[in-house]
Amino acid sequence: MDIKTLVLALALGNLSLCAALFFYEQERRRAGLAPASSTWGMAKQCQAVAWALLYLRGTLPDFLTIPIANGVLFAGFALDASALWEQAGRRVWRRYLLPALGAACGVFTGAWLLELPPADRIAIGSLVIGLFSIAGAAALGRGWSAGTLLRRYLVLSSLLLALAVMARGLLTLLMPEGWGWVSPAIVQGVGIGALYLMMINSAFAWLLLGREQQLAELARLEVVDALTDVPNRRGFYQTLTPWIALARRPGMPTALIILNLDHFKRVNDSYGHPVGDQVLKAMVDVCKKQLRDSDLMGRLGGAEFAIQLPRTSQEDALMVAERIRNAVAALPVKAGKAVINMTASLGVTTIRADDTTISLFKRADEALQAAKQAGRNRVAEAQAGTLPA
Ligand SMILES: Nc1nc2c(ncn2[C@@H]2O[C@H](COP(=O)(O)OP(=O)(O)OP(=O)(O)O)[C@@H](O)[C@H]2O)c(=O)[nH]1
Repeated sequence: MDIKTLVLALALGNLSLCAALFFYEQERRRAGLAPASSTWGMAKQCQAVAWALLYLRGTLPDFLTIPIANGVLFAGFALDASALWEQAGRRVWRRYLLPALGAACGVFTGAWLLELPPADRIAIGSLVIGLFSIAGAAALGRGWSAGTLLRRYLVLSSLLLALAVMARGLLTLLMPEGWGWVSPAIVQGVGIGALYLMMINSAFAWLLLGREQQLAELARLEVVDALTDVPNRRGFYQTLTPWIALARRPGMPTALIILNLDHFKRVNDSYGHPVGDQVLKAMVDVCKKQLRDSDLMGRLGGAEFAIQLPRTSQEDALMVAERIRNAVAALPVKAGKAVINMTASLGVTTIRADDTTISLFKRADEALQAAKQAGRNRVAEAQAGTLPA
């Protein structure tokens, strides 16, 4: 394939990615979801326009097909790197990549205005694209040790392609006549071929990493409550299991508190479900402030929460429960214009040697019901039974 055809393939390839992204975003909008990645979309648009301009070299005026086309191409690669940094949760690109893009465009345009030989411009362009790609690979490589094989492959292949592009620029500058059988045409072909593979790599990275993120989020939501961001019933049971096993050993008491907000239904009925949600979130924050780092709060469902307190006796757990009850009653929740006073009822017990999850929660729940029946806004402890062996 000659170079001109490869450049056309790059323009059409990026255009096709833009079209695919457009239809994907339409579907998301129709489903009421936020846009997936506008930065990545802008990167592909810039690259499609830039390659189209480069393809039209000789047909359009030089200022369009040399400084403008390359500037837009650099922007495309800077935005590619930015999208990866955004995906990594760091929006530093504004601080580093945009000034770098400005400098790159300035140097390239300067070289064109000074009428430096094309080899100098190729070297500058290749270095700029290579460095932006390395910046993107650095974002992908964050958390390498915990990263998936897919992520590691993408890091290594991106680095390799970036090096190939940069090598092309340097060889064009330093060995314009080629070296042995490595003719200038081969060097150029390898450089443009690497750019083509970069386009494919970037599309797969976006697609597969997005899917990987979605799967990780689904796995997280199996054990975490989406509203309050604390473990849900399943997640809470999972973390409690080792403590049930440990409670069979002497001197290792673990306490369990079950908390239920009083008359929470009235909040929903009077102020609406969204305000009810806000109250639930605020309550979790209030309770967490009363806990140690080793304690864990989970949401069992509705307005019912559980708290595990490792290495805590029943007496100490009763004190903690009382502290939580006070804190909930003392802090009205502000939701919009409403100020809502809440109270909570709490049941307290400790894990016993012969406990299963069912017997433990049954006992804690009986204590909670006793607190509700005694008038709410109070703490009740489970009836004494067998002590840990
Ligand atoms: N806003 C909101 N409400 C929820 C959610 N999940 C469950 N609920 C509501 O929480 C309420 C739970 O009420 P209950 O705990 O059964 O009873 P209560 O009104 O709090 O009264 P007592 O427990 O008897 O003091 C129900 O009205 C549910 O519809 C949620 O995620 N958000």
